[in-house]
Amino acid sequence: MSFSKLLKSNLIRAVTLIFATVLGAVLVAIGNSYLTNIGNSLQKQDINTFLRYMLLFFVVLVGGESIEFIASYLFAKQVQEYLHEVRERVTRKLFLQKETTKITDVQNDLTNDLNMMNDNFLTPMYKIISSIFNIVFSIAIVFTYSWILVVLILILAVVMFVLPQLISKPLEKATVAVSENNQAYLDTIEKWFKGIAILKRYNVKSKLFHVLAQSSDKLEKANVNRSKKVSQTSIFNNLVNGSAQVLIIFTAGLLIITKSMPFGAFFSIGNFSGVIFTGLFTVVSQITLIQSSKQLNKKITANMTTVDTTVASDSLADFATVSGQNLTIKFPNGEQLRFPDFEVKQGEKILLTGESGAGKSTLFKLILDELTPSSGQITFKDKNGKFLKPNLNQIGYIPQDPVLFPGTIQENITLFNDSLNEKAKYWAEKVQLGTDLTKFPQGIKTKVDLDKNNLSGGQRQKVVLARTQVYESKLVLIDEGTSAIDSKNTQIILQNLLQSSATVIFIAHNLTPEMHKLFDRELKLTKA
Ligand SMILES: Nc1ncnc2c1ncn2[C@@H]1O[C@H](COP(=O)(O)OP(=O)(O)OP(=O)(O)O)[C@@H](O)[C@H]1O
Repeated sequence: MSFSKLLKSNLIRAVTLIFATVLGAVLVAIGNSYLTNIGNSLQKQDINTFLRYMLLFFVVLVGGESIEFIASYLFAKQVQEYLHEVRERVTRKLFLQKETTKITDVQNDLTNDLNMMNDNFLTPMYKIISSIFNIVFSIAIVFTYSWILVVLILILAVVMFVLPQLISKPLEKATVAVSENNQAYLDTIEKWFKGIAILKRYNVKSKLFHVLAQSSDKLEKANVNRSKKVSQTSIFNNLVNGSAQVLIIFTAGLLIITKSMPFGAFFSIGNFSGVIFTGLFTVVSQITLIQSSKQLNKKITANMTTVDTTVASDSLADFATVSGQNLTIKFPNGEQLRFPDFEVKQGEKILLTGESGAGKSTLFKLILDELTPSSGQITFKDKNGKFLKPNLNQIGYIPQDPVLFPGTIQENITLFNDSLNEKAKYWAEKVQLGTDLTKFPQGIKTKVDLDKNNLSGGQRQKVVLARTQVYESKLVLIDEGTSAIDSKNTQIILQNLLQSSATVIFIAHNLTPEMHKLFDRELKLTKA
């Protein structure tokens, strides 16, 4: 995320808002300069000049501030459009990247982190720029009064910049802590509220409240700590700012007493020193905020990087064999799985068995390249024995928990590709979903309600089974895809699925001997 990209996202609006910011600053500076004439007319008790400059002062100052307000509105609009663009890029990256991402991480990436970046990076950058314009135009006019004052302002500005740097690190740490604790809180909410119905049934109130309170408490402490650091930084900056203003007004007084400046200049200098030092104070405090968001910005920029999808891949349709050699995987908790060497030929129907925890699902994830083996490899070869690098997205994979989307049953089978609607109807029958559909008034057009779970476990499995068939994948990996379907229907579904020319590897427990016979062979895993 960068400020220049924000501006470039709508160049015309960016130019308009910068122009408005400059014009606003110029008008405010000119308005303040009229205070000198007002002061001088007061000294001379010249009511006409006094009234004339009061009117000018009012019109120019109010005009300048209104234009600044319009500029800040344009800026807010620009930011919201840019954040929308960032959200789109992050979503695209999450879609394309190989690693799967936790839902709560995505929620945090797309909401809280972006809001924090707006508050701690984009808006501060704008405040800095508009303050710099105010400072520059005010200093330019102060210069017409006295160079001594300008030199003093510059010296004080350096002091104001250097001192707060010393206390910016703790604020940076505190900002990162807020993001981390927010993520942890979202994570806790997701993990525990997923099973809220079970917790209610068993009345697990105190544990739920305890874990949520614990996580919320950490988030609260992180936020409070950050506010404390912000306040400490502000108090310190305010102290320096106030002292600098007093020193400038004091010097202006001395210059008037020594007749180096007209009496009325005292009023203008008072306002200019307010604008300049409040501006400098804003610059310094906003720089501190920007520094505090550096790590967060790095994370967001990484989330926006384009994933390289140009890796040359062959079509999965060309594979003749898929095999595993010397495959092992070691998990971070130290658990190690060792797989027997295997070779599956195109078109074969394999029943993958083995006791719970033997590594059946893990083997699928290795074939899908969702997990990387610690040793050995999975290889695909074509009919001439040439190694292939197939597009693994073309594998029809059914995980243990069928994943459905908010759409109709038909859309869940076709995955929103209307040209497959006829095939969806055909395969809905073949996976024995037909009778289930007659119970829904809208049949295959029934909306899947993910909140109310209007489809049974078995019906959900039938939907995803039909999905792999509709896409005619050459390699289908099914992980306990019929575990929630009764034995009679499982027999028919298997017969229909295994008639296709695709290679099928099917993980199942408790199949009847008749069902076993439908497969070409069994590949059995044993625990090491
Ligand atoms: N990400 C992981 N981190 C740590 N251990 C893991 C991870 N994934 C799997 N395992 C471990 O690997 C072993 C094999 O798991 P896997 O899910 O492949 O078994 P399975 O044969 O499919 O079992 P089941 O029949 O019960 O589904 C288990 O002991 C599991 O705890």
